[in-house]
Amino acid sequence: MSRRSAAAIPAMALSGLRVLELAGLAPAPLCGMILADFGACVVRVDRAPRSAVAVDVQGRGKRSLALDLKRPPGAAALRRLCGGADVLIEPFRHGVMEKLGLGPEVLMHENPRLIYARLTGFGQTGKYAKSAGHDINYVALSGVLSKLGRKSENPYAPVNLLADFAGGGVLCAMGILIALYERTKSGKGQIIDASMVEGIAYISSFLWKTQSLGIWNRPRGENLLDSGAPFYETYRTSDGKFMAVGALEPQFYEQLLKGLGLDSDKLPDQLSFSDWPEMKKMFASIFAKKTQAEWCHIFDGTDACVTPVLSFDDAASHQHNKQRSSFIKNDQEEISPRPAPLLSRTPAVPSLKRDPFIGEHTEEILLEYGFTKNEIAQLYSDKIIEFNKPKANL
Ligand SMILES: C[C@H](CCC[C@@H](C)[C@H]1CC[C@H]2[C@@H]3[C@H](O)C[C@@H]4C[C@H](O)CC[C@]4(C)[C@H]3C[C@H](O)[C@]12C)C(=O)SCCNC(=O)CCNC(=O)[C@H](O)C(C)(C)COP(=O)(O)OP(=O)(O)OC[C@H]1O[C@@H](n2cnc3c(N)ncnc32)[C@H](O)[C@@H]1OP(=O)(O)O
Repeated sequence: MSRRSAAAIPAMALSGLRVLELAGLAPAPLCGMILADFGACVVRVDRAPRSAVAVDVQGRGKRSLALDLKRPPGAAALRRLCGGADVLIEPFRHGVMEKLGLGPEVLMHENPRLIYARLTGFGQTGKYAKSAGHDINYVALSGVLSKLGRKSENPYAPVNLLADFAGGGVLCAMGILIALYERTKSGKGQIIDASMVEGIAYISSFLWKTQSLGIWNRPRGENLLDSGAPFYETYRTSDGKFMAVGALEPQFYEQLLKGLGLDSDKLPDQLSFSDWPEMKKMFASIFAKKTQAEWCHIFDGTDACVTPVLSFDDAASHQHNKQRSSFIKNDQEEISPRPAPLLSRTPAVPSLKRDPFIGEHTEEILLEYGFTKNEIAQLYSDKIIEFNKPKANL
């Protein structure tokens, strides 16, 4: 039986959903993994001939079909696959699919119920639609990058979390689910133009909509939530670790001061901007006197909004996260976050198997989508598809 056939895990919310994900870098793989975690039958269409480097590290719960789309029988095979699929996720810059003869007008003509999700940096139209780019470029163009960074330093992109994943993979998955819901009423698919620039801009609606509230009037890195405030900051502890402080509201700020052994009557007002730099120095010198564990002992169980900054290892073994089973281990002993959010009746049941090898499931997928053994043999001898069976561990 396939690792994620509809019959295998009937309870999951997306079981029975057939998704084709054309292999891409980071955002589309997350999108596909989310759908797979919640039960969809996700096929990753990898390149044939196989490239030496596998780029998808988010292959959990997927199967892999290696197919050469550049040659007409390969493109024709994808057209057939799309005829039996609910969702196609494509991660190429605008024009690539059209050049392959696999644009939405072709595929949706053949399958009008298809949700055709196009996950790109700059979207399908506009001056940059055909330009290369990466997360940092998309965050920059959304306006958000200009807000990120410490005082007097250059803007700073927090890894590739914002555009690739929050504004890209996650929002694209949301678009797919919205389109699927709409399809239950109209019976029709639609094209999703998921631009990461717009995705991250949308995610940052709070930033846009709070511009007039006066909390962003100061330069980057000197405001309430961008590391300007002493009570919304990280501090180094005596053992070289860090604590995170998010004591915004006065009643929580009061508890922070109590934990630090400070008397609010002897301190400037919490919102006295001009005193923030000095307050930060004071907090920093106090935090530097104890270890992270000692600070946890003081603040755990209070409402001071003070938590340890955990390494990945420490996060996975932290008592709170363990109590909620927030991290899982696969059969390769690799630890990763459990799918979120938790659904009460039909939670995600993530696969605990290793990620698929490129081309590992080529034959079984083609059979499942209605190709005959003879057709598969022909595609194989023409080098349109590839097989990659894992070697038995003798
Ligand atoms: C910051 C991030 C990027 C993070 C990348 C990391 C995830 C990985 C980078 C390094 C990796 C590690 C490293 O390799 C070492 C290890 C290797 C090991 O195997 C695994 C572990 C590693 C540690 C490994 C781990 C990770 O993989 C890395 C750390 C981003 O910002 S990603 C977001 C990028 N932007 C987008 O996705 C937006 C939309 N896409 C684009 O704009 C373009 O695709 C892009 C990204 C600019 C690339 O442009 P490119 O010219 O290369 O492609 P396209 O124009 O889109 O065209 C695609 C062409 O490919 C042909 N094609 C596609 N499928 C097939 C097929 N099945 N058969 C045949 N041909 C195919 C298609 O026809 C196009 O051909 P043409 O160019 O001729 O039209």
